[in-house]
Amino acid sequence: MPARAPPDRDPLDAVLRPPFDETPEEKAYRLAQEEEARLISAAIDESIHQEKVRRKKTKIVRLLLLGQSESGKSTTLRQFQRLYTPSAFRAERHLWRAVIQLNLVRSVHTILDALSDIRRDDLAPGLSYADTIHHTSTSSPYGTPPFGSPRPLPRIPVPANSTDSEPNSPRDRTAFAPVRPKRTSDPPSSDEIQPTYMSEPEGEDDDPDAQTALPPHLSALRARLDSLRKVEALLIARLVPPSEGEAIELGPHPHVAEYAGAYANGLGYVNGNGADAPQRRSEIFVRAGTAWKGRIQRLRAATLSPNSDGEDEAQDGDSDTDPSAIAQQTIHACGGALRAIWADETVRRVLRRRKIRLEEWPGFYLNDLDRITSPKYMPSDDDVLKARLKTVGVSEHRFEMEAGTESGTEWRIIDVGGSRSQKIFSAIIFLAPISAFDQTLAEDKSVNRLEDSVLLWKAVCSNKLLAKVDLVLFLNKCDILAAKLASGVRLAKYVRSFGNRANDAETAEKYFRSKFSAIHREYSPIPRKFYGFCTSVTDSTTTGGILASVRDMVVREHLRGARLL
Ligand SMILES: Nc1nc2c(ncn2[C@@H]2O[C@H](COP(=O)(O)OP(=O)(O)OP(=O)(O)O)[C@@H](O)[C@H]2O)c(=O)[nH]1
Ligand SMILES: [Mg+2]
Repeated sequence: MPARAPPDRDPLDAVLRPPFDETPEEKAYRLAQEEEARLISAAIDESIHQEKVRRKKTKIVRLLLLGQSESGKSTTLRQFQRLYTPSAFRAERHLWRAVIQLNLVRSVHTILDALSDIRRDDLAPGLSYADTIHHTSTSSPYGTPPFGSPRPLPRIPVPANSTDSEPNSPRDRTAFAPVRPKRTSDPPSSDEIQPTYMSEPEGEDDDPDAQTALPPHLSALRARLDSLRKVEALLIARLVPPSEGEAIELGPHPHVAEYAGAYANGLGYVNGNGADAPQRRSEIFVRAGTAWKGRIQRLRAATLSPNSDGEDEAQDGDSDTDPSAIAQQTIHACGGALRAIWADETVRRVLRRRKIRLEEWPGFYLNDLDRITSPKYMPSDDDVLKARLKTVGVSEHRFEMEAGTESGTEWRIIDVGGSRSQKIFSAIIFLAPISAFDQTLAEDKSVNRLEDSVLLWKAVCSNKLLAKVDLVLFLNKCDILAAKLASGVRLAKYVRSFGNRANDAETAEKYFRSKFSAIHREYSPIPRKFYGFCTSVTDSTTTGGILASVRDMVVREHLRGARLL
């Protein structure tokens, strides 16, 4: 088709031309309108321009959190949120209540499970806390032998030439390898304390390991607390629906995995097992990201009373249908029984004898029962930081720094659940939970957790793709390390190269710091600064200062070179 000739006049001209019979007033009005439109258009252009400038100026800092499972990555992320986006952190507190309820209920079920297989000797006055530590082949709940009969413990790598001397070079793989803890089958050494069994009344079975009936007061408490099994089922079923493919998969619970393996798959109580049946405890995990929060938010919003604007974070949803509100009612009703069972001497003895040190497990709230069982309970900041919810996958969290010289800087913090990344970042925070020197990995019982951290640290330090990335090391869970050493656990027993140094937290932290620093120095492809901190990331007072230092350091480096942009 031939192209048309262009029109000989502007087709818009007729439309835009002022009317021929325009009065002076109309003209003045039209000009004023045009001027106003021009000003609006100029303002829009200016704001687009400003936005472009701002975007150009916006600095993006990418920070990767790395470390083995349970090292504290998600907790560090929560600390960042608490410090730099406090209002968003606050607004989400109620979302964490369901997680805390699950954590609490899970601790209670661990106790009930332990009571389901009570032995005669459990009822006798027995060992002290430190005694049990010296007896155990690993004081970790990860290495808990099955109830009653000691089982051979998993193999833990033994250094080929472990000595008490200082390592010559961190390249020596054995130099910093924790030693295999003593097996239950090993003969006791003379400095170990033997348990003294009470003599049994004549004529009775004198096997202290024989199963026996639960004392009546504990039977009553157990019956009273049985309703918490329904709470757990309810929270899991409502908060992590399988149909959505999120947050539903239940892996083995690391702290009870040793004895859980023997039991049927799935949550036993859902299938109607009696209270006496040992339960398989699984650990709940969420896919990285915030989808699970959205789901709780929706569930709660759907049950809030019509008069509510839904903004009140402390307000419960409908107490008949909001799962977390129902859970809170039940937990409140069980408050007395919860306090009684946790304070009970026999229960404590049973836990000690099973080497179940609940206080050291993540998501431990039994020492806060007064608060947590109150009907109007809302989590505090510390409660949120202590909550345990395993992450699977990778998620990126964005923050815009609210104040300070780097206000406007966008931070993207990547939380990786147990995997590694090759991407280039401004900085990496690597978390090594140094309290775990006597524990093994949940996913591989033959690997000592400290050794796993050391190997991962070596891999990160030596990775060429990450050569220009600043590495920040958090030697984490120092509070648990201090408690463990103070309770009598000897570090040198697990890390032979620690030798006869003083068995206190300060010396241990210094020792670990120097070892990790030596690896950093030795393995970095090109020299770079070492930033190492001893942390307890659940502790807001100390972590605030440390994160501020990290932030300053990252921003300084960020401003220093375009390579970090
Ligand atoms: N006492 C103490 N507890 C800590 C510390 N750091 C983390 N925790 C707790 O340990 C548990 C595990 O921490 P998370 O942050 O979930 O661990 P993670 O590295 O994200 O683990 P994955 O998601 O499995 O990869 C949580 O219950 C935390 O509250 C610490 O320094 N001291
Ligand atoms: Mg996590």
